[in-house]
This record gives sequence, C-alpha cells and structure tokens, in this order.
Amino acid sequence: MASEIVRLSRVSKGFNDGDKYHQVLDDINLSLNIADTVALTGPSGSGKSTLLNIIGGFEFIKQGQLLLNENDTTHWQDKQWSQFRRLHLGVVFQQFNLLTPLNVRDNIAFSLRLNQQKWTPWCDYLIEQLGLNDVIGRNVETLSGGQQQRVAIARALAHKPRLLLADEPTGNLDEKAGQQVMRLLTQLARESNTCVLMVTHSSDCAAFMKRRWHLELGKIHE
Ligand SMILES: Nc1ncnc2c1ncn2[C@@H]1O[C@H](COP(=O)(O)OP(=O)(O)OP(=O)(O)O)[C@@H](O)[C@H]1O
Repeated sequence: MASEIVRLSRVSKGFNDGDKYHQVLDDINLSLNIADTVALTGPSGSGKSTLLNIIGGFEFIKQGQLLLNENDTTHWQDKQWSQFRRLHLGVVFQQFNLLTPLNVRDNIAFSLRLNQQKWTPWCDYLIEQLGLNDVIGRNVETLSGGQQQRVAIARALAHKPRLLLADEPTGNLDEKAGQQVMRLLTQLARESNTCVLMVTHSSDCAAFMKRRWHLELGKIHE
C-alpha cells in the first residue's frame, strides 16, 4: 500500500457569494504520508473545514487534482468514494455526532457494520484505553462531553483507518477533558499507524501534532 495517503496538486476552491465569487483555497499543494500528524490552523472562515471536506470527498473540486492512496480521484463515482471512506477514513467532529438512542458498544458496532467490518480485539483495546469499559452499556446521551468524544474516537479508529480527519475535536470540551482526548487520540492513532489531519484553534492541541499547517488568504504555510 502506498505510503502517500493524500496529495493535493494545484487545488483551488471557492464559493459564489451573491453575485461575487469568494476564493477560499488558492492553488494549494500538499501531501500527507503514513503516520503524519498535522494541525491545521487559521482564522475563522479561512477554509480549514473546506479543505477537510475536499479530502474526505464531502466537497468537490473543479480545479486541481486530489490523489488518495496514489489514486487520482478526479473521475471517482459514489462507489469509489464510499469504498475509500469505508476502508480508509475515520472522522471526528466538534459535535460528537453519536447515535443517541444507542449505547457505547452499539454506536461502535453500528458504524463497523456500515463499514462492513467486524468487531476485533483492537476494538476492545480502544474501549479499554479510552476508559469506556465502565460505561459500555450506557446510552451515549447520558455521558459527559469528554466521554462522548472518546466514544467518537473509538468509532473513528475501530476499523484502523489510514486517515483520520478531525474538525475541532476538543472544541466542545473543557481544558482538562480536551487534553485527555488529545493524548488518547494521538496515542491510538500512532498505534494504528493512522495519519491525522486535525483542525484546531488551540495551540495546546496543535502541540500534540508533529506538523503544523497555517491556512490564510487561500495559502498554506508550514
Ligand atoms: N457550501 C458552501 N457554500 C458557500 N460558501 C461556503 C460553503 N462552505 C464554506 N463556505 C465559505 O467558505 C469560507 C471558508 O469556510 P470554512 O468553513 O471552510 O472555514 P473555516 O476556516 O473552517 O472556519 P471556522 O474556523 O470558522 O470553522 C467561508 O467564507 C464560508 O462561508
């Protein structure tokens, strides 16, 4: 399997804003390799989420090229996108996006089933490392924010994705819970060789990542 997971070449992206065109990404080149961990920072509205959405295939580009696992995605149909996400992608958002009628185990199991994957000893290990053993049968609605985000991390890493996209994963947590979530996320991503691209406004969180990209006025500075 290729060691380069993501490559963007000359990618530009903008949106129509009334009768004006608003350029968000301007001729971006970047790459992510196995086990890279990158904090993506930048002012509000600079395009951080847009960049994550493009890499995850939730937003499309008309200018430039996106390679995933060294495959050109330009002509990918829904089938190829869903196969990539199912096998290789995990996502964690600021809002935990858990299935609230379900307990912790079922949240993870349901997502594995969607990805056509099975529960493995790695999943038990995630539960244990994330301190979720005691709450495994509890409805996720009854958990604290920090616990819910740890469930979201278990769910995102349960199939050992090659790439984890995280959009402000500690944005809804207090400082202590945020630090704990960051420690666990980086430890478990390292153990599963998962590359992490994480949007954050916090320099404390960014410090957990090996690399830092700053996005401003459409350009990325490392
Ligand atoms: N689907 C869309 N349609 C129109 N404009 C959009 C769309 N998505 C994003 N934008 C615009 O693109 C710009 C970048 O948005 P984006 O959410 O990527 O920024 P961000 O850096 O993640 O911001 P924040 O830190 O506030 O979350 C903003 O001006 C936003 O309004």
